[in-house]
Amino acid sequence: MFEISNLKFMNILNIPNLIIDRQVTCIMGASGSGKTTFLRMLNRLNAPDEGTILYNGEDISSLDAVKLRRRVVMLGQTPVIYSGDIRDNLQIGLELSQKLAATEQMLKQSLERVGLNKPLDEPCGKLSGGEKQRLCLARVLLMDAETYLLDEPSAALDRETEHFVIHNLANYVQEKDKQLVMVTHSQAIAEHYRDCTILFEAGRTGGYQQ
Ligand SMILES: Nc1ncnc2c1ncn2[C@@H]1O[C@H](COP(=O)(O)OP(=O)(O)OP(=O)(O)O)[C@@H](O)[C@H]1O
Repeated sequence: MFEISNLKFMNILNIPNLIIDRQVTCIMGASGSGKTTFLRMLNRLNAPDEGTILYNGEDISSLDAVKLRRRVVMLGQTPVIYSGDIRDNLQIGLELSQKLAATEQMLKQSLERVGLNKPLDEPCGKLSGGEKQRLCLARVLLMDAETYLLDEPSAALDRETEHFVIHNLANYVQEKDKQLVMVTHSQAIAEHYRDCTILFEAGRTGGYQQ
């Protein structure tokens, strides 16, 4: 859960009060309304000029940023693919955060969650944009974080794949008692999660839509 008070950043964000306490939260709003800037603040990739952000009751500015980013993992808009095959690309997230390597079963399960039906030894060079995006999603799911911050996780996916991936993600966080905060432009997702949607307008928001 995030509790935001008096948050200001340049002339981009001005949020007097906001609580993000649903297990799945969608952030929507026009391009340039500050969604990504805000999401990056939730795990200290951006720092506000003023205001506080509490994460499960603790002021994030007083937490170790690296440790916080292991608990609150962010996946940006542009998929980052490393050299090697799918297995290497899945394991590297764990390696970089000094966590134990995943078993073959865990790797396969992470691909199933994002609907990526590819062998682990397939090189990544020829994957499509949507496949790369899902590979990156599978990589962050393996991190077993408490909270996932996803910036447009279905931007490169067709409608049917989007439905499969987003609902699988939502089920996963619900089953494991985690939290998911995702920025999306998808009308289909917004419609489905209408009660869990926060709308940004020019850096301001009134919280969850009623
Ligand atoms: N560090 C920064 N310094 C100055 N301007 C910034 C900074 N970060 C973001 N901006 C500007 O703030 C505005 C909001 O950007 P942001 O990426 O948060 O919007 P967004 O709502 O996520 O947009 P989109 O839906 O297109 O991804 C943009 O005009 C952007 O250029």
